[in-house]
Amino acid sequence: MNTPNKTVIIAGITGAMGQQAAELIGTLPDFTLVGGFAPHATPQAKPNLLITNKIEELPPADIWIDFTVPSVVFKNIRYAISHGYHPVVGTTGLTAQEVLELQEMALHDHRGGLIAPNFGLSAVLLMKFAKEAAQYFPDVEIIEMHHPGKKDAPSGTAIATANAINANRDLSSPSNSTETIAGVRGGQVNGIPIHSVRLPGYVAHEQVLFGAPGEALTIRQDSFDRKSFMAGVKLACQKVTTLQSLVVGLENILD
Ligand SMILES: NC(=O)C1=CN([C@@H]2O[C@H](COP(=O)(O)OP(=O)(O)OC[C@H]3O[C@@H](n4cnc5c(N)ncnc54)[C@H](OP(=O)(O)O)[C@@H]3O)[C@@H](O)[C@H]2O)C=CC1
Ligand SMILES: O=C(O)C1=N[C@H](C(=O)O)C[C@H](O)C1
Repeated sequence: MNTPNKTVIIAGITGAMGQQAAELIGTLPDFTLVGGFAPHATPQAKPNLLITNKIEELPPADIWIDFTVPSVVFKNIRYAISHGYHPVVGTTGLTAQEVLELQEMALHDHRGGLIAPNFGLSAVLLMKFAKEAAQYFPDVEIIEMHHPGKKDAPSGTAIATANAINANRDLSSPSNSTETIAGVRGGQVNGIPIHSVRLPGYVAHEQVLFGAPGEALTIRQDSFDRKSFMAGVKLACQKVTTLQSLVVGLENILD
């Protein structure tokens, strides 16, 4: 059976992830890249592909892939839903309230979509295992390590990990040590300290450290290359037009 061809646009097409996503779509026989947007893109008009720096010039398409910046992602996804695109959102930085608003809008407009804080399988599994471990190890801290060009801290994955852990743990016994240097104990999400490292040579990595009397458990994942996110982006593109709502988390569309 032939799968009908799906058209795709990419917001953030000039970026590190946008370029990987464009390369991916080019390799998929059932998908065609018809447009790309970025504010500093050099406009290009080919017979079936329009690259533009003006969002309103983007052609209609089935799927809107978003790898832009935290400050615009909410506005972009509102635009995508209201213009008939199914959003596949990798950009981090949406607040919980913004996610709810987008979900309501998607339901109202009968437009399925996916928001994935991390498209990498190693990160999705880390979050699953960390959630399970939290039941037995309520005391936990997260260290996330990224390339220095990352615009947001903490990472979307670290926030999602902390939320998943917190939903599955009983009372923790946090340390009450005094900070003699401000910030040295990290920032907190739901009482879970998160430490954000930004260093050259790193791509995207996370460690979850659980401690209990006399023992510790460490779960770690590493994305050494942005190609690690592409299997997840491909799966999202394959499924997004069949989704009935704006789903959060790649784990919710994995078979
Ligand atoms: N969910 C996941 O698995 C992953 C998510 N990410 C997230 O994806 C996002 C992009 O990451 P990455 O590709 O590394 O970042 P880059 O900085 O490499 O790319 C950012 C892109 O956003 C564009 N952009 C900048 N400002 C605007 C704006 N005002 N409106 C629209 N587009 C804009 C840039 O365009 P221009 O060049 O014209 O400035 C560029 O194309 C980040 O939020 C990151 O956290 C990253 C990796 C994996
Ligand atoms: O900016 C990145 O690079 C990444 N961003 C996402 C995040 O904030 O969690 C996913 C991954 O960590 C790479």
